[in-house]
Amino acid sequence: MEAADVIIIGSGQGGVPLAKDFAEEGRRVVLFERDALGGSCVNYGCTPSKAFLAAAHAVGRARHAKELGVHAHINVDFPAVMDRVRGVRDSFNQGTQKRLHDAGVRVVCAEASFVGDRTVTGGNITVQAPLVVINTGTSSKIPKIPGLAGTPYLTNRNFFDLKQLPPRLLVIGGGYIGLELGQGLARLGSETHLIVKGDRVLNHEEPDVSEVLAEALKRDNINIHFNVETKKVTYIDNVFTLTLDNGQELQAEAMLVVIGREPNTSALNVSASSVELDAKGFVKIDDQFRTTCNGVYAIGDVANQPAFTHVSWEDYRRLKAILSGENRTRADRVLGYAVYTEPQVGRVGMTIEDAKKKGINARCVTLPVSQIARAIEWGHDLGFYRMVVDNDNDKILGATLVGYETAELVHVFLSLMEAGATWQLLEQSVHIHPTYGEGLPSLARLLLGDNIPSCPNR
Ligand SMILES: Cc1cc2nc3c(=O)[nH]c(=O)nc-3n(C[C@H](O)[C@H](O)[C@H](O)COP(=O)(O)OP(=O)(O)OC[C@H]3O[C@@H](n4cnc5c(N)ncnc54)[C@H](O)[C@@H]3O)c2cc1C
Ligand SMILES: NC(=O)c1ccc[n+]([C@@H]2O[C@H](COP(=O)([O-])OP(=O)(O)OC[C@H]3O[C@@H](n4cnc5c(N)ncnc54)[C@H](O)[C@@H]3O)[C@@H](O)[C@H]2O)c1
Repeated sequence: MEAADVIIIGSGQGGVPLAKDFAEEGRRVVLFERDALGGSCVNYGCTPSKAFLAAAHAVGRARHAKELGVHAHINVDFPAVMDRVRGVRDSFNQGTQKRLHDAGVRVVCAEASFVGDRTVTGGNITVQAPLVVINTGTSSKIPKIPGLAGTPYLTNRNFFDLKQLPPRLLVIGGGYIGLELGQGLARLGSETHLIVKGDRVLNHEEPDVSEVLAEALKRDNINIHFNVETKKVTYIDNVFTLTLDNGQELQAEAMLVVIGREPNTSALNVSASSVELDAKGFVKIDDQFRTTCNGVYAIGDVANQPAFTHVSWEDYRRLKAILSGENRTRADRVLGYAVYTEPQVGRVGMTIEDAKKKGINARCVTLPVSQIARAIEWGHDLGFYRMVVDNDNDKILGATLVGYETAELVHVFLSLMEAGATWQLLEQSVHIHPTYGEGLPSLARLLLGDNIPSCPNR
C-alpha cells in the first residue's frame, strides 16, 4: 500500500487541472486514467467534434452560397479532413500529458477501483490518501436492439477514427451528438437518415428550437424519421440494414448510435467504500461536491452535473476553493451551453416553462432573426432570439438564441445574468450596426411594447 496526499480517478476536464494544481503546490498526487489522457472532451468529444464541424460547416456555407449568387464546386478530401481532426485532438492530448508531467503528477495508466473508503487500486498499485476526487465522466448508452451487438457501429468513441466518407449514414438519436455529427457528415456528403424516437429533434429544448433545427436539417437533405423505433439491425457485406417498427428498412455503410450517456461508475467498485450512487448510477454529491464518503468528492458528468466541459472545469475551480476553506457551492452559478449545428443554439438559464414550474411571475419575448438587418444582409432566415424576464424585479432569467454563431452571442446574457442585470440595461445598450448583437437590445425593446424592433434601416 502506498500513501499519497490526493488521488484523482479519471483525467476529465476537472481532474486534470486539479491534479496539476495540487502537484504544483508540492502535494503527492496520483491520477488514474484507464484510457486517453484528457477524457472525453479532448479525445472523443468537444475537440474532435468541433474540429470536424469546421470542415463540415465550411462545406455547408459554400453550398448555401448559391443563395447569394455564388456557385461553388466542392471537393471534399475526407481523409485530409479526418487527419486534421486527429491532429488537433492529438495536440490537445499531448498538451494534457505534458501539463501533468511537468507538474509532477504521478499518472497511472489503469482502471481504478475502490478497495476501501479512501483507498484505490489499479495497475498493480494500491494507494491511500485523505482526499479522493472522482472525475470519471460518462460513456455512450447502447440500446438493446436485436442484431446490434458485434456490428461495427459508430459512437462518439470511434467516430473520429473514420478514414473514408461513408456514402450513406444512419443516425440513431436526435440529440446533441446526433445533430452535430449527423449534420456534419451530411454536409460532407453522406446521404443521411436521422432516426428519432419522439416527435422532435433536440427534445430537451423548447419546441420551436426543434422546429428550426428540423428545417435546417431538411435543407441539408437529411431525412428525418420521427416517432419510430428500431426493431432489428443486420450487417451483411459491409452494409447495415435497420428495420424500423413501421416496417420500413433503411440501409447504409455506417451507423452512428447516440442515444445519451451513462455514468462511468460500474468499474469503480464503490461498494468497497461508503460512496453511494443514485438510481441511474451517478455518484451522489451535495452542493459542495462531497460524496457520502468522508474525504471523497466527485465532479463533472459522473456526478450528474449538466454534461458540459465548462461545468466540469468550473467544478474544479469551486472544489479547489471549497477545499481551501472558502464557502463556495455549485448551486449559485449561471450556466449556459450551445449546440454547434448550423444554425447554432445558444442557451442560458431558465426557459419560460422552467420559470413557470418554479412559480416565478415571468414573461418572455421572441424576435425572429429575419427582423435583424445583418441576418437579411447575410442571407440567414432561420432562428430567433428569446429572453425570459422576472416581472417582479425585471431581472433577466434566461435566453435562447437560435441562429448564426449564437454560441458566441449568448455570452452577453451570461454576463448580464451573472451581474444580476435587468432587461432595461440591455434595452438601453447601444449595439453596433449591422451585427447580430444589435438584435439583443431590439429583443429587450419588445418588452416596452414596440411592435417593430427599433433597428436601423428596418
Ligand atoms: C461528441 C461529444 C461532443 C461534445 N461536445 C461538447 C461541447 O462542444 N461543449 C461542451 O461543453 N461539452 C461537450 N461534450 C461534453 C463533454 O465532453 C463532457 O461534458 C466533458 O468531457 C465532461 O468531462 P468530465 O470531466 O466529467 O469527464 P470526462 O471528460 O468524460 O473524463 C473522464 C475520464 O475518466 C476516465 N475513467 C473512467 N472510469 C475510470 C476508472 N475507473 N479508472 C480510471 N479512469 C477512468 C475515462 O477514461 C475518461 O478519460 C461533448 C461530448 C461528446 C461525447
Ligand atoms: N455542444 C455540446 O455542448 C455537446 C455536444 C455533444 C454532446 N454534448 C453532451 O453530451 C450529452 C450526450 O449527447 P447525446 O446526443 O448522446 O444525448 P442526448 O440526451 O442529447 O440525446 C439523445 C437522444 O436520443 C433519444 N433516444 C433515447 N433512446 C433512444 C432509442 N432507443 N432510439 C432512438 N433514440 C433514442 C433521446 O430521446 C434523445 O433525444 C449531451 O446531453 C450533452 O450534455 C454536448
